Amino acid sequence: MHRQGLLLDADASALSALAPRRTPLTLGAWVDVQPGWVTGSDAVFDDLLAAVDWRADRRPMYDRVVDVPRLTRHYAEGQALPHCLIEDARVALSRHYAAELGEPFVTVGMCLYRDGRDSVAWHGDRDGRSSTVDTVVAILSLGSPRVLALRRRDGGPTLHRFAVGHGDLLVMGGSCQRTWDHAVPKTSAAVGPRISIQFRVRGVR
Ligand SMILES: O=C(O)CCC(=O)C(=O)O
Ligand SMILES: [Fe+2]
Repeated sequence: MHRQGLLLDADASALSALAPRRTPLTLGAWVDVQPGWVTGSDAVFDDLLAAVDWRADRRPMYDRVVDVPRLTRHYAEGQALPHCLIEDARVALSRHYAAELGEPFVTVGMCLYRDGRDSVAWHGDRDGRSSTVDTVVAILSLGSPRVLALRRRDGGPTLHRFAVGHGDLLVMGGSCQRTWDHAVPKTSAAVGPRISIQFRVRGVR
């Protein structure tokens, strides 16, 4: 039976043309945002939720060991990624930022925020070279939107809040990891789960 493309595509996921809009921050940092970069992203969300071997980490805090308030999975350079759209996104991002970044995105980190109690505290991605040189960290968000907040590390007044989910792209660049911190705050609002997919260059975590 002949089926129309429109029907076939109705629940297919796809990357749209990459054309993010840049917001300059202070101190040479910037944020690029492209809402709905991935269309039909909820299907990818469902696939990842089911297929990824999500890990519940614990870490020492003062004299105790506490649960990390989110599930995670990290893919090192060259490791097979759990969805072809993530590999396509990695390639598209590497091409788009090639001139500015000078190297490709090679690692993929993923976080699953199960509900509003899951979060990530204020931090910069400063493990490795990013503690001393500019880098770019690209984040693809799937599922329910959560706020990704940014504030100056030196205590300056500026605070930016971006609600990201359902295929939105947010990219932090320039000095952002060194001069700014980011967080996904806990929320008492009734929110569904969100998956964050972070693309980084070699030697940045
Ligand atoms: O949930 C997010 O998009 C942020 C995750 C994050 O900051 C990190 O894994 O370093
Ligand atoms: Fe981070």
